[in-house]
Amino acid sequence: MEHYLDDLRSLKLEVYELFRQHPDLLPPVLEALTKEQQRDLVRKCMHCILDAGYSPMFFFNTDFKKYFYLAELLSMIDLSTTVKLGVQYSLWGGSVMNLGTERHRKQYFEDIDKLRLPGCFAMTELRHGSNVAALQTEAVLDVATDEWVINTPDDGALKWWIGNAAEDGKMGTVFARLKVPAPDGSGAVDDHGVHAFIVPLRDMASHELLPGVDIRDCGYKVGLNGIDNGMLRFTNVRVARENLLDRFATVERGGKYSSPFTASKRFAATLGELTGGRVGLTTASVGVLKGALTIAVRYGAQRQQFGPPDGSEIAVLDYQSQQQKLMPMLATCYALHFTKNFLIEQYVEMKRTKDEELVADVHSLSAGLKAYTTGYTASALSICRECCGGHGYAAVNRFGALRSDHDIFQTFEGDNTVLLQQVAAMLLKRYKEQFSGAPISATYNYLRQWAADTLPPNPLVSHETDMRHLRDPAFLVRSLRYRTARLLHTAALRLRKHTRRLGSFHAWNKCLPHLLALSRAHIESVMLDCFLEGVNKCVDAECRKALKAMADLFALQRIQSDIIFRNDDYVAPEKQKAIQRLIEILCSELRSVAVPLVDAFSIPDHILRAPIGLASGQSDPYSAYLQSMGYAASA
Ligand SMILES: Cc1cc2nc3c(=O)[nH]c(=O)nc-3n(C[C@H](O)[C@H](O)[C@H](O)COP(=O)(O)OP(=O)(O)OC[C@H]3O[C@@H](n4cnc5c(N)ncnc54)[C@H](O)[C@@H]3O)c2cc1C
Repeated sequence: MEHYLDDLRSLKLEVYELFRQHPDLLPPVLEALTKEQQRDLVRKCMHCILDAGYSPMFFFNTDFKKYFYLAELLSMIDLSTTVKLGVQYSLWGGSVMNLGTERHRKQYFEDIDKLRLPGCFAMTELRHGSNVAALQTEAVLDVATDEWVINTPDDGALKWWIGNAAEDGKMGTVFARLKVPAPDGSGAVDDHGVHAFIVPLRDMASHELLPGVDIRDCGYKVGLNGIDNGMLRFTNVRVARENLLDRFATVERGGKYSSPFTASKRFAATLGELTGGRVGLTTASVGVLKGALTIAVRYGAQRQQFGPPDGSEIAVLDYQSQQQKLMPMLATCYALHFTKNFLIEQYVEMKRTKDEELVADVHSLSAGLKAYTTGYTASALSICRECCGGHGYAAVNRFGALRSDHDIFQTFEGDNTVLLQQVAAMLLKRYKEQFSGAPISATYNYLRQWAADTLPPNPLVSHETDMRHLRDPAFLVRSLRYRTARLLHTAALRLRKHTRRLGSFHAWNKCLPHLLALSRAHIESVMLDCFLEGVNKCVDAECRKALKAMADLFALQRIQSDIIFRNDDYVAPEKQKAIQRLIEILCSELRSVAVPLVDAFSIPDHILRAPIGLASGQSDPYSAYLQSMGYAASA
């Protein structure tokens, strides 16, 4: 199975081998390190990767798949390193490469790649994170000197949480309101909204802060203490006019502003170029989920508690309760694996073709999948910890650090609740388009059938309980699509009704839970499609059987747990019961192959590190654990 899952397996083996040679970079207990030690560790990890000849900037700019794969690999090595890499290459580097033009790329590529120019992505302010359009930092053109003058007008506009700022950053992409003299010569200033500027922060040689730049450390955080997040204040900081990242808007000498886009399209195009960061976070989050499941499943298979009065104790994974926590999670992890691969393929295709439809699709899918994956993994980490009982709480078994470090994945690079709304907005747009007869891209093609899909189900089908029917991909796919189509149709109707009375903003707010459910439903529809494609492409009969069982479990669990299917009589009570029984059967069927299924993630012991979850500990689960606590295992 592992060969089927990993088409970049050689990169994985190389990177993991690299870290095997540097055991000092794999501390057993991250929490035991101060933030200074964690930051130092991150720097060493970054250099280890670069010194081995990898070029993350080249990957991010050209060999995209490798970049995202690297993010997944690094996630079980150290999440602060994964994020620091993301800040340097996808945020700082990505903003220069994608929001700038050729001269920016030429000037900065090498130095960013080689880490000679560590940089920041300074968007968020104290008062505004999600609402980027409301940022208040200013960049006013001084026509006399042909320079931008950057200022933080008040404390609310302090740049906040800026990764790489507190200690390492030499420069940053600073998001500020672009202001130029009004062309009518009245002396007024035109505010063209938020744009991105390259701003030097520290002297290249002495590393001293430059005049007008004040930076403070954001201090200890709940996790990710290897990242030097900082707050920045600018007081009359002057940078050349050319430091505007001017792919989407230019300013001539004298202050003439021009952009081929309307203000809202330009803003959307600017934010759209940041999609790569979300894809990276998604892949890293899938990596964490794979790691957590590897620990929990292996531990559950060997940990024994209780048993029949006349027999020996049984493994905790043999309890139905444990199976029903972990097997659907394993199935979801595989679904996410195939879906993030699909997202990466779409991303690569988007970069190749620059097709506008695809840009919109990838933007929406990356937003939705980032939100779904990171939210799912955050909850899964707690369940996996719980499934490992008290020993799951030992820091050495890693759940604590993974949970603390991963938690913020739900918030940065777009708060999950905000991102899911972008998916809902896209679905509603597509829904309207189908009435106008406009072409609709492949990902959303199934919405064309909304009319058929929202029809009351055939009563014969809603009562059908035969196992073959319940495991028929046609039934599973159609059910999840029905749910999305139904939620979409009803959301559109509700929005129309409330907008008349309340206006669009309040109508949207009133329908928000409905819209979030719609987005999640859509993402799960896409996940099932990707999973089934993964099943179909698998040639090994045994693997295919296990994959199909997981795909069925993934879909059936969604049908069983969402009340919409019952409310609509899409699933009659006896069918609901049959689905519940089938879920139990699939969970116990998968239990027998659960260990090989997590082994297929092929995370070697020196990377996984959790003593209770090691592959090598399967015959004697406690010996590595005892050793990690300083006890030699007794003979
Ligand atoms: C460790 C860390 C590293 C970071 N690194 C960087 C960095 O390098 N550069 C950078 O620029 N930023 C960075 N950030 C900032 C991060 O991107 C923001 O925190 C994030 O965008 C969310 O913004 P916020 O904190 O203002 O949350 P808010 O937007 O204030 O959200 C607060 C709550 O309100 C809800 N909410 C907000 N708007 C809506 C809405 N429209 N509908 C429904 N609910 C809503 C949210 O769901 C959330 O629950 C970092 C943050 C952290 C913690």
